[in-house]
Amino acid sequence: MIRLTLTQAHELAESILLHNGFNAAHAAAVTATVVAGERDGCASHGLYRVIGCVNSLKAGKVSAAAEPQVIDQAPSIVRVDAAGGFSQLAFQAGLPMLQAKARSNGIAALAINHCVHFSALWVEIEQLTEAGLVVLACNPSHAWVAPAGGSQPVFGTNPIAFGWPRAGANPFVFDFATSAIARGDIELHRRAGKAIPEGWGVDAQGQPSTDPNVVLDSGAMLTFGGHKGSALAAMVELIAGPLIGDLTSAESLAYDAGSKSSPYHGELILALDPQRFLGAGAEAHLARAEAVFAGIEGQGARLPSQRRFEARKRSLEEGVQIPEALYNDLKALLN
Ligand SMILES: NC(=O)C1=CN([C@@H]2O[C@H](COP(=O)(O)OP(=O)(O)OC[C@H]3O[C@@H](n4cnc5c(N)ncnc54)[C@H](OP(=O)(O)O)[C@@H]3O)[C@@H](O)[C@H]2O)C=CC1
Ligand SMILES: O=C([O-])C1=[NH+]CCC1
Repeated sequence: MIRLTLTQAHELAESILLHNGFNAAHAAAVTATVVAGERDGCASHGLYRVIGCVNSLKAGKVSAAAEPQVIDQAPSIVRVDAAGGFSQLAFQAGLPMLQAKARSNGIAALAINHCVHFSALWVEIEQLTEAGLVVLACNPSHAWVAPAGGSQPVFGTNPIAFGWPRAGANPFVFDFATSAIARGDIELHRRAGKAIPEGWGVDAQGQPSTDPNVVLDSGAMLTFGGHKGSALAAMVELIAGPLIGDLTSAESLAYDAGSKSSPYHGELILALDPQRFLGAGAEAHLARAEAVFAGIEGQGARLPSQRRFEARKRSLEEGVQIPEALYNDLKALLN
């Protein structure tokens, strides 16, 4: 393993992105999310993703200098046209108007369109919980996941993330793929030459497989929780696809045309302002919500994101460790 300080991790990612042609704004926005992923112990959306960024650029599937256009679509809807660039910069561009609309209306939506998307959603969720807002976000990806009861890919790995601000504590945040596991995790198993657990995927005949090559290249991933994950994955296809005028996971994969680039589609982010919902009662009701968290932690169960926040604390002190093979692959992108 190679140990890097967070500053070194940042410099490594940003220099690769700049060297390969991304403009300064995209390089900075993408670097912030992949370094945050590595810092928080989310390797599937950490530094390893820089390789995919460069591959997507070489394949002509992402714009290196796209300028996101912010559109005031309706009193409660802000739309950002990412113009074929990565989603990170588009999110940053739309964030101020989303917050302003959520504060004045109580609820607001940000629809990001035409973005190339590969990041973990909690990075965005936390920026809204920090502003005191409740938030829900989701997006499709590429059609890699079979519906419950079937064996042919229809859905993307379609993450759903939720955040709830808490006074004096880390926010309550969960963020998961509606597949049994993120595809990035299966790709990391492949890189490490390891089998995957049963239940993550099937082969082309729909039979269970623990071979990451089979699941990634010819089979299908599975949803989490059977028919329940399957229904949630379908919901994400609909509300972060056609509802916002953007591609489904099947359409994104067709657009990819075998280049194996990051997915190209939209993202939907809903922000709710407790102050606007509750007025003078906000503080008392938010205090009541704390009983839910106490009920979970009080019996020894953990809150989602707890592991991540602990990893963050550790990484801020000790830096991060990445496999030597990944480090070498990243350095090779500077040649
Ligand atoms: N951009 C895209 O299109 C996609 C992005 N992704 C990203 O991939 C990432 C990983 O997704 P996935 O593989 O499903 O994640 P995991 O299954 O690893 O974890 C998902 C969530 O569950 C929490 N959790 C895990 N174990 C427990 C536990 N025992 N008790 C309580 N909470 C727990 C995690 O918290 P903790 O982190 O603290 O462990 C996290 O919030 C996400 O950040 C997601 O946004 C996934 C698919 C597509
Ligand atoms: O890990 C995953 O499933 C994905 N991350 C970005 C696109 C899909």
